Amino acid sequence: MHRDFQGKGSDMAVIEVEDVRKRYGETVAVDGVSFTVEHGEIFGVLGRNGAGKTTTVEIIEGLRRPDSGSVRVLGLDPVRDRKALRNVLGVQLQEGTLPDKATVGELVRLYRSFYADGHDPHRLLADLGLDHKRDTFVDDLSGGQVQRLSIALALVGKPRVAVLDELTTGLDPRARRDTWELIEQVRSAGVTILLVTHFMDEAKHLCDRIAVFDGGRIAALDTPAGLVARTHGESDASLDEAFLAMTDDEEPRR
Ligand SMILES: Nc1ncnc2c1ncn2[C@@H]1O[C@H](COP(=O)(O)OP(=O)(O)OP(=O)(O)O)[C@@H](O)[C@H]1O
Repeated sequence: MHRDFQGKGSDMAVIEVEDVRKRYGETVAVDGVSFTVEHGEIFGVLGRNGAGKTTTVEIIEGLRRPDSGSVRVLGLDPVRDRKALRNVLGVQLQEGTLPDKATVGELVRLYRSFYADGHDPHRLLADLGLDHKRDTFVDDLSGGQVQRLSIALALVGKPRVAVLDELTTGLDPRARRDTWELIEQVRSAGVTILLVTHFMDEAKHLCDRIAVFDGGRIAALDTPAGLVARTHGESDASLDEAFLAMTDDEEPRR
C-alpha cells in the first residue's frame, strides 16, 4: 500500500464540506452541513435513519449535486472532476448492487483493471478471508461474504480516500474484528476514511472524530470521548448514551 500522500501537502484537508444543502421536494435532507476530514483520519458519520448521512456522502462521492454549498475531495470537485476523483476515491457499494452472475475473483480483477495501480486481487481476498470463494458466484455468497467483497472492491484500486457505508453490517463478531483490523491497517498506510455507521462500538473503536447528524444538520462533532464528555461530563457513560442524548427530540439539544 502507498505510504506517501501524493497530494498538495499533507496538512491540506482531504475532504472539505462547506454549508451543503439539499432538498428533495419539500423534504430538507441536508440543511447547512460543514466539516473537514484531515489526512489519515478515520472520520465517523453517525445519525438516526433519515438524518441526512447518505445524501451528504453521495454528494461527496459526486453521485448527487448539492443545491448549494461546496465540496472538495483532495481539492477536486466531485461532479466536475469526477473522472480524476474515481482514481483516488474508493466507495463501498451498497448491498444488491453487485451482479449475481459474476464470481468473486472476476469482480475483483475487473475493479482492479479500472486503476493504474492497485492491490494484488489474491492477496486482498486472502486478507478479507475470501480467497476460498474466488470462483463462487456473488449469488451464492452469504450476506457477510458479500459485505467483505464490497470492502475488497472499495480498496482494490489503492484509493487515497475510502468511503465505507455500513462497513460491518451483517458480519459475525469475528469477521467484524478482522474487518476493523484491516481498516486500521488501511489507515496506517495513509488512506483517509469516511465511515458511515450505526454501530457505536465500531465508531468508538475506529473513529478519530465523529459527526453526529440529526435532522439534516451536524448536532455535534468531536472525538468519541469528547462526545461523551459533552453530554455526561466526566462520568463513564457510553457513546450510545451520548448519541441518544444528542439526537433525542425529547431532550434539550446541546
Ligand atoms: N431520492 C430521494 N427522494 C426523496 N427523498 C429522499 C431521497 N433520498 C433521501 N430522501 C429523504 O431525505 C432525508 C435524508 O435521507 P438520507 O438517506 O440522507 O438519510 P440517512 O441518514 O442516510 O438515513 P439512513 O440511516 O436511514 O440510511 C430523509 O427524510 C429521506 O426520506
